[in-house]
Amino acid sequence: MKPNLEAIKYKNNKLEILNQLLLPDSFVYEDCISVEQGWQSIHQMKVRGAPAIAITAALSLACELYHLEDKYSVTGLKKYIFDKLDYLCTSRPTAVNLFKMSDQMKSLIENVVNKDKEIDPKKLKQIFIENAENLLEKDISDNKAIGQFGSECFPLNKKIKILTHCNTGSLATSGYGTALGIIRSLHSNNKLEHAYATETRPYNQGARLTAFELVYENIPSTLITDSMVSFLMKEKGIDGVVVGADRVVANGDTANKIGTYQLAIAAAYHNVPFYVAAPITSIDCTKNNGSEIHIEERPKHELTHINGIQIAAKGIDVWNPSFDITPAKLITGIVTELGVIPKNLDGEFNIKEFLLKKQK
Ligand SMILES: CSC[C@H]1O[C@H](OP(=O)(O)O)[C@H](O)[C@@H]1O
Repeated sequence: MKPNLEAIKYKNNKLEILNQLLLPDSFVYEDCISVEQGWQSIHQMKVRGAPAIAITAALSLACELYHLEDKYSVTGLKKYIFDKLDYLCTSRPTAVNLFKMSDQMKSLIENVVNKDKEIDPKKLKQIFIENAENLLEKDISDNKAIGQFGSECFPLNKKIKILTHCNTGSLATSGYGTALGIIRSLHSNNKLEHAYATETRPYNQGARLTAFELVYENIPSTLITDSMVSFLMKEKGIDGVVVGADRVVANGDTANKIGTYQLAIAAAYHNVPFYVAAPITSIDCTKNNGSEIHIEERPKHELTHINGIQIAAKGIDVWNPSFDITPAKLITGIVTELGVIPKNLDGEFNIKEFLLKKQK
């Protein structure tokens, strides 16, 4: 039995991350036992993917706290934790999971300290560590639920040809994946005819990471260029598109890897259902629509070079937004671990209402 593909390995207060910049050629894990190592791994995209970013950040701080000398008062330790969380939140701006994790951990610490004025600092550290550790298993169980709900979005009486973008699998989460989790579930439910993955320029998450996962698990699949999407839909009869999300906002507008918007337009033109797969940790109801989402722009060399080899003319200017915004009107449904968020009779998502109902 092949070992599970793990972007994040954590055991006995030691975090290791798979350096995804070296995939698919090399499979190298690196220690990530300090906040600085966590920040650098996220910022350099050694580890990436909305859920994996949040979990790496939390566990890097958990490791640092475990090794931190016991000289802090409760007040001092609380400030230490808050300052480190704030620093980790500067590593990448678009995926909301990181910021929600930080807010939830701050609230946890605040509530514990307010409830028990005499708490031992060692106990406070342990509470943070345990909650950070819980994120790993919760993410995997969320992804398996997303996979099942997503698989049920498609007709029972036929095998499905599905298209996905970027990487949303075990290499973007703590395991199984979100959109790629749906493909895994279709495959294990014997409902998948074929998966198509876009290469996802310029970071090539599709070619380097999703293709790696699909081949690793012998899932019938084909790699295409980003520019082939419309012709694929016309020629191959795609039954659905499933993509991940970095931030789904209150009206359903979704920030995801650059190129997602284009896929949604092509899907709308070809009447292909277009699903976003995202855990609740990727939903941000503090923002009303996609125009409020900060889109990360990344370095020029990511477009002009591949593996250090220049592929674009020197001196050319570059625009490199890492994400784009897909408007809710182009999205058929949002698949979460609590179920599929549907559109109402006006063709709109009411995410706050869905969450209120499901999280009662
Ligand atoms: C479940 S991963 C969600 C999301 O994150 C990826 O972005 P990046 O590789 O830049 O971290 C991509 O947008 C995925 O869809």
